[in-house]
Amino acid sequence: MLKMAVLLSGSGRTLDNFHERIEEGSLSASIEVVISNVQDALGLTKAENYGYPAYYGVNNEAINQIIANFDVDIICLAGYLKLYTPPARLQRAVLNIHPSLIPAFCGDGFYGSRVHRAVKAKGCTVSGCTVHFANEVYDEGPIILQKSVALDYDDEPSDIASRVFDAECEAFPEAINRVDELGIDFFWKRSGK
Ligand SMILES: Nc1nc2c(c(=O)[nH]1)N[C@@H](CN(C=O)c1ccc(C(=O)N[C@@H](CCC(=O)O)C(=O)O)cc1)CN2
Ligand SMILES: NCC(=O)N[C@@H]1O[C@H](COP(=O)([O-])[O-])[C@@H](O)[C@H]1O
Repeated sequence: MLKMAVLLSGSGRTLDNFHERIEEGSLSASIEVVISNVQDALGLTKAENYGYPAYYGVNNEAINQIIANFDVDIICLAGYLKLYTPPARLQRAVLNIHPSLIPAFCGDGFYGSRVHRAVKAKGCTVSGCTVHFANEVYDEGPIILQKSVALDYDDEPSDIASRVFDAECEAFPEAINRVDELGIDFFWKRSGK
């Protein structure tokens, strides 16, 4: 079982999913601390209501000072919207979920609804999500798991977002379980790093 720090910037729907999957026994992990770079993030309120230690960290340094007080194996970026630099001991232990099939529609400026608007504008008939390890730039670390979703011609960006988030709710817990089973190094080695 992996001990997790969860970082978020927004509504905490991904945190909700983690909590539900842990409670039902399908996610082999524990949430040790929840931290946001947004002081009034709804996700922090949700974390407090669930009973998790919940903190606001104004910047990367503050976030890592908080993490230093907790025994965690991995850090999960759950709708965290800034470039993150982890403490050295966790440099290869940061997981992120992106709402597209990397390498499409990712990188600087691609987050949230911006991703789904770009997918719609391109006329894609398939989208999906990617769970990957984070390196020092956005969306380029070793891929852990991807899930694709079929799109209808009349899907609006909000419909795409809904379909993709349903896939995310399966993908992120499954990816964490795979990391628990196979180990962090398995994924960095298969990516050649
Ligand atoms: N070291 C890493 N940090 C983060 C990664 C990563 O892969 N490596 N992923 C992001 C999450 N993300 C995509 O999955 C992502 C989030 C935000 C942005 C972005 O362009 N952000 C804007 C600021 C947005 C805001 O403050 O509202 C920006 O940097 O100008 C791109 C991709 C999390 N961190
Ligand atoms: N590029 C990063 C990105 O767009 N992340 C997206 O933020 C949402 C989670 O927010 P929430 O859990 O706070 O609702 C998720 O859809 C995730 O893909």
